[in-house]
Parts: sequence; structure tokens; C-alpha cells
Amino acid sequence: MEKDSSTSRPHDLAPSRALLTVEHLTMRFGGLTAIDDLSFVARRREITALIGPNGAGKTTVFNCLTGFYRPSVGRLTLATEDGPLYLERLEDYRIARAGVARTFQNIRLFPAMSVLENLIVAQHNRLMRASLYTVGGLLGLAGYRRAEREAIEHARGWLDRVGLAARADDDAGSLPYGDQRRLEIARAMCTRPRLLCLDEPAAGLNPHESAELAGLLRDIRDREGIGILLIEHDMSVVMGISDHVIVLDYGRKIADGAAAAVREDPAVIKAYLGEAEDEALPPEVASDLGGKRG
Ligand SMILES: Nc1ncnc2c1ncn2[C@@H]1O[C@H](COP(=O)(O)OP(=O)(O)OP(=O)(O)O)[C@@H](O)[C@H]1O
Repeated sequence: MEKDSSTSRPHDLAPSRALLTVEHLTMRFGGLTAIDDLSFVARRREITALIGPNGAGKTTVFNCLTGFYRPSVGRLTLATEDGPLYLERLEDYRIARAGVARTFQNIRLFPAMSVLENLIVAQHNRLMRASLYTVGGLLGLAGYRRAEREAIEHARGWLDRVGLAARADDDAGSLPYGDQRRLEIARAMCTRPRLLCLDEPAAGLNPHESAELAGLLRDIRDREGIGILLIEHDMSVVMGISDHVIVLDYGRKIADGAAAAVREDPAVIKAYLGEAEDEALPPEVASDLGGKRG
């Protein structure tokens, strides 16, 4: 079996098996059904995109997966080496510990901490365990010192991979916007996730930065053996890197399949343009497919 480049979490599940299985997910807010009976599967070593017009329910799916919302109905199963975990039953911190990491639409770094410190803080859980919940840390036990060294090495490794090694000691808040977006992804990866949920990582990036981001996500998929769930409005990114695309409209799934097929699906075109079309989208429309409802 191929070895993962990340040494810390044994990814010994078959690549083709489901990593995340969402079944009949429904989320209601009072009278509004934001997600309506949604089922899909995300696999390891694949990028699964969740797309749809504004308000379709994409972020609500992430909020259910990460324990921020408790679903009204549905089962969210994460496959692990120790058996399935049912995320809808777990508190958010347990979900994070189980290996579900997330980035947000708006950047949420610690701006006054250094770039490197942001990545070390992300490994807080491991360090706390190694410190025997501070006693070992205070006593400077060898196990804790080793864990601390490993955390710094791991952080530096990720800074290299996202091209920020030279900025390690700068305040995170002083980085240009595109660098902060990449730092957020590095921070999520420092938690050693098995499922990485990215909410609009290309928002606000210029075309060059978006292309760089696409390369980074492909690299993570291919080298880390994890699954990526991607919410993204930039269709050049989605269509360029997704193995699998799920389209939501008003909380319901309207398409699920390979990027090329989904792009030409009349129901998808209708959802974005507000009218039935039998033809594939012209490129200039497709490139803006993630925009507002027509
Ligand atoms: N906490 C909440 N209370 C009430 N309604 C909510 C809540 N969270 C989301 N909604 C509603 O659920 C629907 C789906 O919202 P969501 O943010 O998931 O959509 P989205 O597809 O992520 O949109 P966008 O692309 O604009 O980010 C919207 O109508 C939104 O107003």
C-alpha cells in the first residue's frame, strides 16, 4: 500500500471507500428548510466540490458536518481506522479531534501572532496530550519536548509547501490576502485532518493566486491521502480540480457526478441562469457559474 507523506495519522482505509457518507441530511431553521434530504459521498484522495447559487445551503452543510449546527434529520458518517463515527451525535471539538478540519469564508487567523505560531497553535491538542495536560510541559518532560519539536517541524514543513517559509516570523495579519488564504489551509492541514472542508478558498484571489491555490489543493489530495470537500464559486477552480461535483439549489441536490457532466446538466444551467437551457454553458458564463442567481 502507498505510504502517506503525513506520518502522524495512519490512513489505512482503501482509497475507493467512502470517507464521508451524508444520508438524508435536513436542516431547518424555523419555517425555512436550508438543506432538504441531501445525500452524497466524499472519498479519500478526491476533491468533492459542493456548488450552487447563493443561499443554496452549502455553508449550512459545513456547519452540520463540523458540529456548529445539529442537523434536524440525517446521518453523517465519517470512516476511520477505528470504525465509523456519526458526526451528527458529536460535539464540535470531538469532530475536530476526529480529523475534520475547516476553513471559513472570512479569514480567521490570529493576526497578531506570527505565521509560524498560527500553525503551532493549530497543534494545541497534540501538544496538550504530550504535556499530560500541562504537568509534563511545566516539568520539561522529554516526551513533551519531542512533541514540541515535531510540532515546529510540521509547521515549517507546511510553511514550505504553501510558499510562506520566509514569512514565518511575521505577524499573520501583515500578510497579503492571498498569503493569508494559503496560511489558513496550512493551519487546517497542521491539525492532521482526514477530511478538509474549505469554504470558498479562492474568494478574493486574483487569477494567478487561484491557479496557485488549485495546484496546492491537487498536491494535498495526491500526497496526503485525505478527502477534500470544497465550496467554491470560482468555476475555473472547481472544474479544474474536482473529481466529483455536487450541485445544490434551495437546499436540494440537483446534480451529482463528474465535473464535465455536471457542467452540461440542464438542471444546473437552469439553477444558475434561472431558465431552462439545453446547451452547455458558453465559457464566459461557465467561468461565472458560481455567481448570483440570474
Ligand atoms: N442560523 C441560521 N438561521 C436562519 N437561517 C439560516 C441560518 N443559517 C443559514 N440560514 C439560511 O439557510 C439558507 C442557506 O444558507 P447558506 O449560507 O448555507 O447558503 P450558501 O449556499 O452557503 O450561500 P453563499 O453561497 O451565499 O455562501 C439561506 O437561506 C440562509 O439564509
